[in-house]
Amino acid sequence: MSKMRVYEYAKKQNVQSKDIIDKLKTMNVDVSNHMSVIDEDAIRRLNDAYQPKSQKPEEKQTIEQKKNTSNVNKAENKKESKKENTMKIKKDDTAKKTTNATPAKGGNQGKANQKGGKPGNRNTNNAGNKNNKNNNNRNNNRAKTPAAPPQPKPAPVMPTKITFTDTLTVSELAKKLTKEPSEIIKKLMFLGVMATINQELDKESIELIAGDYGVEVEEEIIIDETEFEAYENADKEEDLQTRPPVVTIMGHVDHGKTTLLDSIRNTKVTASEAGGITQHIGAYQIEDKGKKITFLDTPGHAAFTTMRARGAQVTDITILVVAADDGVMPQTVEAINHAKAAEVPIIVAVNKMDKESANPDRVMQELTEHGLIPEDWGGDTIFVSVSALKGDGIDDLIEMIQLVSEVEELKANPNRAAQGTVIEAELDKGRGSVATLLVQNGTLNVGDPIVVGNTFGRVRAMVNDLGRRVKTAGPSTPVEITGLNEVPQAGDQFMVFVDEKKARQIGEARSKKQQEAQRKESSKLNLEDLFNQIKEGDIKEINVIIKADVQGSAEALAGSLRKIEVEGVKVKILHTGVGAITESDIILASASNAIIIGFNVRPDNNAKRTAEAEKVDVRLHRIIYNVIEEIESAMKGMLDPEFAEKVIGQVEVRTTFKVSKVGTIAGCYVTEGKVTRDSTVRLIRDGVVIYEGKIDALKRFKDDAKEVNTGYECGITLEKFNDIKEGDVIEAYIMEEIART
Ligand SMILES: Nc1nc2c(ncn2[C@@H]2O[C@H](COP(=O)(O)OP(=O)(O)OP(=O)(O)O)[C@@H](O)[C@H]2O)c(=O)[nH]1
Repeated sequence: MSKMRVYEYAKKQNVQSKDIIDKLKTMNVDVSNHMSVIDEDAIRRLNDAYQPKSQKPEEKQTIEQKKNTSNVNKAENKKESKKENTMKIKKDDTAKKTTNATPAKGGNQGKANQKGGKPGNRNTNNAGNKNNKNNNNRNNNRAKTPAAPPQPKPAPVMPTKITFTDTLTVSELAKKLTKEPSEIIKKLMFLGVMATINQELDKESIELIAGDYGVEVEEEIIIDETEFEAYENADKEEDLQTRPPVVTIMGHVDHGKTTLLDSIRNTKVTASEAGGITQHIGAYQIEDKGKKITFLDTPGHAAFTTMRARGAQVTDITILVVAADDGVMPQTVEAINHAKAAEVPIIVAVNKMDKESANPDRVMQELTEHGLIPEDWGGDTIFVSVSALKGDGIDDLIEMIQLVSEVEELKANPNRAAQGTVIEAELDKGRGSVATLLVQNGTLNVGDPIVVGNTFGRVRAMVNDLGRRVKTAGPSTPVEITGLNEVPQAGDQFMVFVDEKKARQIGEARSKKQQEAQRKESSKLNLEDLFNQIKEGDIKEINVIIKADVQGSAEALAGSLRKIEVEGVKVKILHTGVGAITESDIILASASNAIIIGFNVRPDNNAKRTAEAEKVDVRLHRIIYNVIEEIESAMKGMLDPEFAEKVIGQVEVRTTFKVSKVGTIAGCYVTEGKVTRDSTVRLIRDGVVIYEGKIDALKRFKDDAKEVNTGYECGITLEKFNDIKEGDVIEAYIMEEIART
């Protein structure tokens, strides 16, 4: 017996975590929530408490004493049925007991149980049965009466409540109601439902039938453990502590996002921290008057779009940077829309105030048109004038962030297992999978077994944004971790589990689930889709990742692609690199809907597999011109026609002749379709393709034939291939142009 978390123990005992927490409290064991760890001693005590009642002598007596009250069995039944429900939530119990039926049935039930131990007693209450059996034995011994004559089967006991998940068949419902299926079918008929014994009934029918017998119905929803949302997440108010805000900076190109981030960091990284090697981990923390702020420095849009698309909400506050000399631009509007959709408060930083051409009034005016009205003008949006370049106004901005953060009352419980989101992830040659995590609740520790998206492992090492090794990371802290079996994706959720085995189980289950979902979806971008989307006006940008043999050609290619001019469509180079196409390239491409171009390089095996699974389009080229042409065609929506293979017939090799100068002639019989002189063929032996190529000669008797149909014999020779054997199968196919949809 080893340590366990509350929810795990609750699962084991088929009860709610809350019950366990309550029980532990009566034992003076201090636990805060379902993730709390309970030690061996507490587990032992809980085990005692949950032992079947019949094993406890003192309780035996109580039951004996209570035997005469008919209510006891009802109570026991209730308790047991409560036990049955683990990870199940009561959804509805609309079918209520009818007042006249229930007490009578309840009374019967009581009586049946008092008699106890009789054959045919269908009470499912185990503890009750054991007691009954014991009582029965005792009675038999005491009375020493000869065996009673066989008694008529007692009427089965109708339960007061039944449970179901999703649906029940007629026979399952009948069994639960201790009725014959034919009776249920009859009742259904009266309700206008013609059902067979194996027919699945909907919730309404189940409730109607059960209600008619005065039986309550409860629908159970089985929670999928692999869904992180399924884990109870209610922290008690008293466990919550204020946490730092997580801030994202967004704005139009060149309005100064990067400069502002740098400026904030430079002014606020304290001297004591300055020694640390600043590391790019996609996020960093500053401290101002003892209060921390976390900044995400992944491109603002990625933080919102990729992460939000995956259901992750990490940002608490958005800083909207607008250059005072340029005003509201398309990406400014986009940023506002993202922040609004995510219901994240916006602070406007009017930047480049040092410039002569700065016109903050114009910025304010333009922003009011998008619903951002400055406080001075009677609105509720905070505007701060800054010069990211000179460092002016940075303190004001930080103060405003702290203010908004206070208003938002951002809280988390640091004393629980960590949960959060992946900010960035990559495959590092030396360290393996490296992921930057943002802890959103709880505290992450080195050594914690963890599931991150569909990957799992144990936190091997943690590094903070200053490049320092840390052992723990509390709420709102970004850390880079190693120790995962694979590379997760930005926006993936992570969760710490009690042991590595569990983490592995959940991680593998999640991975399997995702693969299945992907198989169904198979809608990742490829050039053909792109063509269609461009045609429909959906896509304005082609994301491209370039891998080349040398840096020079990668750059040349990137430069050439950027220069392609097609109205309304832009090439965006997400990443260029040297060397083979790796799994992390594929993951990046998959996360950002990009196409990978390999120039004089190939994907390694892992990359090939992942590309297939992730449906990433990898284009391999050796001539720059071809790459440009291909991308340009895609942009113009003028891709070459697409061809698909169409099998036209199958031929069986019945004999072979060797003829000098000609080679092996196969004496064949067309078993399906036809074979034509110009078809391409595949020679298949024992299910394995031995040869693929062209027909050299197709003959009927001594004459050349254009085509030979099913049921006819023919002679075939293959181009540059003589190893044809009796029993081989020749499959003939043609390449057919398929229409684009
Ligand atoms: N005069 C002046 N120039 C600034 C200020 N802030 C940024 N710049 C300049 O504006 C240009 C763009 O700044 P960045 O910080 O790269 O802008 P960005 O929004 O991060 O741009 P992208 O990453 O391309 O979206 C740079 O040349 C900066 O030096 C400022 O406060 N005043």
